[in-house]
Amino acid sequence: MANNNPENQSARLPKNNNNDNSYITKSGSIHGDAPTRGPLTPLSGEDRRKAASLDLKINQQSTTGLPHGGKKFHEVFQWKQGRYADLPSTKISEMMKSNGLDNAPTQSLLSVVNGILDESFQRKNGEIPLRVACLLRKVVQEIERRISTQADHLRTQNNLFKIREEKYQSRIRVLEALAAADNGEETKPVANHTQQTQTENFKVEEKRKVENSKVEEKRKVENCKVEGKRKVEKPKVEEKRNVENPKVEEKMNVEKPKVEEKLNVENPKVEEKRNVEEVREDKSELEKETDKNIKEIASLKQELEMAKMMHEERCLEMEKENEGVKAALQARLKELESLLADSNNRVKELEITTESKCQKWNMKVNIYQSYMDSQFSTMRELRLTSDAIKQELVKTQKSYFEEFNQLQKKIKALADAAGNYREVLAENRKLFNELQDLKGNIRVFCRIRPFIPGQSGNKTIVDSIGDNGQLVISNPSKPGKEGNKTFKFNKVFGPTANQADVFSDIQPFIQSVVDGFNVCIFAYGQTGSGKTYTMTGPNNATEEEWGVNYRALNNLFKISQNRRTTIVYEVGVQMIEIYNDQVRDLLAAKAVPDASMHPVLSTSDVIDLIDVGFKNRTVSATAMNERSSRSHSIVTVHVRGKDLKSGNCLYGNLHLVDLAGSERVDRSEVTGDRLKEAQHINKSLSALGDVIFSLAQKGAHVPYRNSKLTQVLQSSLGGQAKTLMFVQLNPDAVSYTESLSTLKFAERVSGVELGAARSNKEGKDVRELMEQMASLKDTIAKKDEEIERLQVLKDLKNGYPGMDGEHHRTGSLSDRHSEAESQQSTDDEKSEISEAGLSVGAETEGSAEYTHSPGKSKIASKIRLLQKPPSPRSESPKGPPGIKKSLSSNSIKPPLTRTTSKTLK
Ligand SMILES: Nc1ncnc2c1ncn2[C@@H]1O[C@H](COP(=O)(O)OP(=O)(O)OP(=O)(O)O)[C@@H](O)[C@H]1O
Repeated sequence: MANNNPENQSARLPKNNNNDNSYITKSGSIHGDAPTRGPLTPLSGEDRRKAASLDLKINQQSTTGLPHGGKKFHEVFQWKQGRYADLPSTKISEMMKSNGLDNAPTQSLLSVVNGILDESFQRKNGEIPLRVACLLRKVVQEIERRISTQADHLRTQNNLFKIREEKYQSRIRVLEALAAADNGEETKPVANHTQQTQTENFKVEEKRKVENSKVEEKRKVENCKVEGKRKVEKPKVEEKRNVENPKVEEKMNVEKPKVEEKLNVENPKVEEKRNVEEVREDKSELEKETDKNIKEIASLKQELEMAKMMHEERCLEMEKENEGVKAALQARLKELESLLADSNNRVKELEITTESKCQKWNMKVNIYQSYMDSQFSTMRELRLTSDAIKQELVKTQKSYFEEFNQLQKKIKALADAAGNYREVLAENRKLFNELQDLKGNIRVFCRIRPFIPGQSGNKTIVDSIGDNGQLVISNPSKPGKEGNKTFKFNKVFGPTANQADVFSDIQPFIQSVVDGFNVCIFAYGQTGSGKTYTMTGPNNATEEEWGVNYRALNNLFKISQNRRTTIVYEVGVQMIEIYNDQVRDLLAAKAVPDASMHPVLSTSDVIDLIDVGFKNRTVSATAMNERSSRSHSIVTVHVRGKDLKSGNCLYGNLHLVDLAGSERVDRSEVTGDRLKEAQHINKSLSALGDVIFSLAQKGAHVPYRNSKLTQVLQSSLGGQAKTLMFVQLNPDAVSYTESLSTLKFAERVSGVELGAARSNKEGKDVRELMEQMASLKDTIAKKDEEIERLQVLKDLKNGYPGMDGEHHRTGSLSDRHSEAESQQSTDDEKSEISEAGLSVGAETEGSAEYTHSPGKSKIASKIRLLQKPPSPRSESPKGPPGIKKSLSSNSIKPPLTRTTSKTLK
């Protein structure tokens, strides 16, 4: 059937229903290459309108399209059947544009629809590419168009048939009426025939209706089957329809002229009968044909209905899918919108940041630019300066060479001067020690300790302390100036003086040790007066509280360090105690003179050693001082210095002596072992006094051997040594008697002049000489003793009976005790006599008792007569006369002794 019928062209307009799933680009063209995976943009109303107009254009084109479109369609779709998704969009759009669908057989179109749907089902995901969907819609529209065209055509045919039928009926009625009018009998059979025909017609009509309803039912029942068989049957039906439709039409077209011809040929009047029969036959035939056509139309309608239903179902499915896709796309769109918003924000932030960076950068650029400018200008200046400097340098070089030459000359002169430096140093040392000598080789410092917590009373005996070493003490039992006594020492340290103050005055002695002199520093005083505090410091002393021991060694190391370029020093330490006249090495279990020597390199070494020594020291409690030391402790430091240039050696030693308490035995309330300890202490202190006063008398014999203490200190007590005594005072009024006794002894010592000290510079030779001297001294001492004995015997013969030689051995310390005891008397004479008597008592091993006899007094008087004039330093007008007398007791020197003494000097 021709499709270029203008009537049918209007039917070609696309039905733009709402389920249209077409997708279109903004440019308006159908997007054949729409992505198959990604989401598609649903068409808006505007887009749909554009698509419709496009379809219209396509359809319009198709009406004037290519005559070979059918062939082309067949080529494309038959060949690609089953792979619609893979069809290139160009081909599809070409097909649609080129009017290919118009000429394609309906069966092919249906198979394309089925193929696309099958492929969609097979792919499971249900997605149909846009271009294929467009094609599908196009094909379906084509099918719809054809069906509707056919339906219209059939309706037209039917109407034509009905019109003809009515026409024939009216003719039949006319013929029947004519026949009835002419021959009543003849018309009867015609009328009967007509009635019969009408009855039959009615029956046929009813039968048709029944059959129609049956067919309808059957259709409903078989709908499901049809659905399954659709794929197979539909093409057949379509084919059949396509085959039959032309036949029917052909038949109708063929028969129509025949009928018309028959009708035209028959003569209404002559051939009416014949015509009636023919008409009857034609009518029945036509009726049959009509029934048949109606049936066909019905079946076609059914098929159309089915196809519509399927199409609608498919449209619904696609609509659902579309909604799903739409929802997903909307979600995606929202997501993308939020991403876009984020991106926009970020872009804004970045823009802001970039802008601020740009500004900063510009600022930096400006700064750098200005900096560069300034640098360039500075560089220019520098260049100018550099040139100036170069010129200056040349000038300076010249002057430098001149100065250098002069300097060389000066250096030469300095080198010559440096050669004399050592000599100058030696001279300095010599001058220093000469100064010390001028100050006196035995010096006495008095230190008054403060009241300590827990001490009862707090009534002090100290009246005043003068700057010049003057100390005034007051007698608590004699208030007022009458009871005051004045003493003069090299220095008096009051209770507020600290350890550093005290050491500052000792330091020169330490320097003497390093210069090769022997030095002895000892602390003397009653128990608890602060001897250990001064020599060592309190328990667990801090550096500030360090006593003389630590400070002396610390200073010694400092001096040796300062001199390391010229003299190398070695330092060794010994530590002993003398307890009950027994010597004990506190650092090792060996006896003197082989007390262990411990080399030390630093103050910390010394601290460690002294700590060990103190742990070993014998300490026992007494009523006077709970921490009373009942032994003498002696730290001896040996220093050997080697002059790096001359190779000569210097030897010096330092004795640091913390003497045991000097309290009176009767006051310390001790008995038994403690009494024995006290007696030993008193004896050794007496021996020390004897040695000092013997030295003061410059006697040939110095009784070093009378105690272990003096033996040990021998090298540091004598003409070659420097001696410093700390007189420690307890300011408590309770200890007045002890303090007075101590002060008197100290003042006497202070008055002793030992003569110039001598350095041990000569090394080994000096030691040997010293040893020789010691033996000579011993020999002289023995001779002295003999002379004394002879003298005494001579005196006895001259009228002083009752005195034996033993009693002539006097001890200064005994004097001290006698002095202390004589405080009860104000009579100086009496005191002197008693002192002389006590010295005898002192010899009787600790007995404090003595018998006053006129014989002893006479001896004392004789001794006084023999006393040599006191040295200026010992002349203390305010000092007690007992001191002078005591000294006089040791001043009896035979001419040999004096000579020897001078010789030794
Ligand atoms: N200058 C001082 N400043 C403060 N406290 C002191 C001073 N001198 C001594 N002391 C204190 O007085 C007490 C007695 O001192 P220390 O033990 O030194 O006396 P000592 O004469 O050595 O006694 P002993 O003969 O029994 O050994 C100690 O507690 C000591 O710390």
